[in-house]
Amino acid sequence: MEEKPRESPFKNFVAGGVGGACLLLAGHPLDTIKVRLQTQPKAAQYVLYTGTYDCLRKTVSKEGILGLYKGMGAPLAGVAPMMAISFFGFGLGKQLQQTASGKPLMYHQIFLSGCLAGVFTTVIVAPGERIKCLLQVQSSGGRSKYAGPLDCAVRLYKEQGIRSVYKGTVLTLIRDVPSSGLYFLTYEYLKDVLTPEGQSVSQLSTPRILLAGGVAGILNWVIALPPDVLKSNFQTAADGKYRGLADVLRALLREEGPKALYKGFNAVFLRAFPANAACFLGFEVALKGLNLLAPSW
Ligand SMILES: CC(=O)O[C@H](CC(=O)[O-])C[N+](C)(C)C
Repeated sequence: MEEKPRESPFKNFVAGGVGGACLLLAGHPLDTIKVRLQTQPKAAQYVLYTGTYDCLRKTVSKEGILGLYKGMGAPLAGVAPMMAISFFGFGLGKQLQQTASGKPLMYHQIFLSGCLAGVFTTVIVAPGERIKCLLQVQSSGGRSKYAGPLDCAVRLYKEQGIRSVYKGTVLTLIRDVPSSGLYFLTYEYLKDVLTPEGQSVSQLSTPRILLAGGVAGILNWVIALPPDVLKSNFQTAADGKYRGLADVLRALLREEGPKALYKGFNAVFLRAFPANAACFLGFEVALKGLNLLAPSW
């Protein structure tokens, strides 16, 4: 393996924020399609959208491309900082394990750095997911309990304190620590493998960066989806319904069988490749720019 430049968690933070914005730009249209399909009226005689392609075609022809980007403001405020923190944690993990300057890290050290990123992001992801999931499930049925994200956060805090806001933190850690480890490990490993003999990883072409990032996104979700299903059920359940994670798992398996752990598969995997390919490309381009502007930082 070739010598790597010094890690800068700060540059990673800024470039990660850019990556997060790219992730959303590429992933939000598929999220819009997913939500429209999930929430279309269930009346038997008339089906508004017959599937993913039909929904995409009808949305673009009626509302233009911008129709696919509706409601992107709120996720942008959450996803860009989340990815900034994720790349910061990853950079910090690598810096902490770097013994000699320029010496490349072993793959298990890269995995551990990714795991650290998952610990860092949980601080904002756990409450963010609790609020997002509560708002998402309320929109599908009857009168709305919460007026919006802020109202939801304030009411959870007033009614039951900070513990309620952070309900689901352990499941968020179980979802994001190993999946972030695998995410960054896959990306770095594929970058190494895809770098032609005699060239540097930093010269990797755009299509190869997109491929490495897209595959990293897919593998991340292969292990993140089962705990994600448990987390969403736990975070949206009435208080006292489940005694803990094992209880949610038992109930889901009993009621729906093992396939319940891969609910939302199509939408998640359709989004994972393009969104994460764009994320890593945005990150790499921003990092190159920062290295040109401030090489010694
Ligand atoms: C589970 C999740 O949020 O995955 C992120 C990528 C995506 O598709 O949103 C990556 N990461 C876990 C590193 C934040």
